[in-house]
Amino acid sequence: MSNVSVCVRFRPLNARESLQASGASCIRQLDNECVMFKDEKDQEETTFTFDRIFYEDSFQADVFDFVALPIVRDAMNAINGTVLTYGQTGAGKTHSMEGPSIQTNDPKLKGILPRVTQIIFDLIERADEAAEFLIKLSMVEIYMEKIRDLLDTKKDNLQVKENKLHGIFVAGVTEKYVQSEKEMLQILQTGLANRAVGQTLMNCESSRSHCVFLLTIQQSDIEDRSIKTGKIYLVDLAGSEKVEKTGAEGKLLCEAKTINKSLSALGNVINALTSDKPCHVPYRDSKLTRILQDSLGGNSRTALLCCCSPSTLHASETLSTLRFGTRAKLIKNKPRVNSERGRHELESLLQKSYQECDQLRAQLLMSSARLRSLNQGSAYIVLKSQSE
Ligand SMILES: Nc1ncnc2c1ncn2[C@@H]1O[C@H](COP(=O)(O)OP(=O)(O)OP(=O)(O)O)[C@@H](O)[C@H]1O
Repeated sequence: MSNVSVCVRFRPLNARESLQASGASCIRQLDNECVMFKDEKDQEETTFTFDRIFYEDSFQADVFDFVALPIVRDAMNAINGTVLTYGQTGAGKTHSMEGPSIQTNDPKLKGILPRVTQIIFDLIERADEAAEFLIKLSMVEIYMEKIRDLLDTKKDNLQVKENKLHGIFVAGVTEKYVQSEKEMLQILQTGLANRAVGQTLMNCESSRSHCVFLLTIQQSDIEDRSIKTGKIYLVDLAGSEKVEKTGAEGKLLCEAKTINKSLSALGNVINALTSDKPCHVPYRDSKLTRILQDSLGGNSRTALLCCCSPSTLHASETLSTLRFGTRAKLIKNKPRVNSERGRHELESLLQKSYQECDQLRAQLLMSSARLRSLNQGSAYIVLKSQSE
């Protein structure tokens, strides 16, 4: 499997698009991997190719299976992964990531996040008897270049730090230990209610921030005492938009400019990673790229879901989203090339030693959580074998 998969999802036309543009489409479906794009003013169509293209009639379950399921399976085997939804405001990022709501009663409409939650606990149920799990959840949003803790809104300017033991991390972020799917969904709902949304011409509940969910899955084998840890970042990006189309002014305009700046920082990082020549990778240009530094390219798995409107009304935004996805596609299987590569190789040797320390620390943590769970009926640990 390659390290980066790039998929595109076209949502159905909305009422405004059906009315104003008489339902005219800027795309022509070829197959599951190729789509033709044509703006009204273009003479010729352009072909775009991706790992998978989901058209207007696609199902949430199929999007999850292709985009996120391999990443969850890998995370259970200690390979970190990231799923990002990218696209203009109102293109279907939140619909794909969460569904109409995180706790929707319609199982068909469940988005990636509730499905990830479900599959993690299903996999735990089916795991080997000797396996014990510790599941941790953190949620932050990056709003106006400030990191806010969605699980404790008093923490509204968290800092990204780096050390040899943990790599890149958000210092002081709330980490909730979760023991069931139901509990996880409740926490997610509470956190999401704290997210900054605003009303734009394009979407009456537009996300004005990048929302980053971090799930940590720690698995210990009670027989051989080995521990493995996998992390999954799920990122619902704020809308990439042409400022004039959203009707933004004042504070909204300022928000839109900040969002565009950080999305272009993400684009620049992707460009640098795909460059043939050694070059500096500008991770530090935005909080978003800084947080994701360890999970773009490298050994981790990344899935980018580019969400688009098929309407001619939004042809230029759709084109820029398709181009963004095409740039990201070039990272595939490509070794990370940058001016700091030599240093990285040396550091990775050092990192191995630190990881051994981390394992010991994790074993200690797991033992103490298990003890607490047994003594006090604490909700800290998911015991695989409930009969214990
Ligand atoms: N695949 C889809 N099928 C049906 N409806 C969809 C689909 N994708 C999006 N929608 C609908 O389109 C509207 C906008 O979608 P959504 O809120 O997901 O956009 P967004 O990209 O997250 O926007 P923003 O960046 O402003 O948050 C919502 O009403 C949503 O239900």
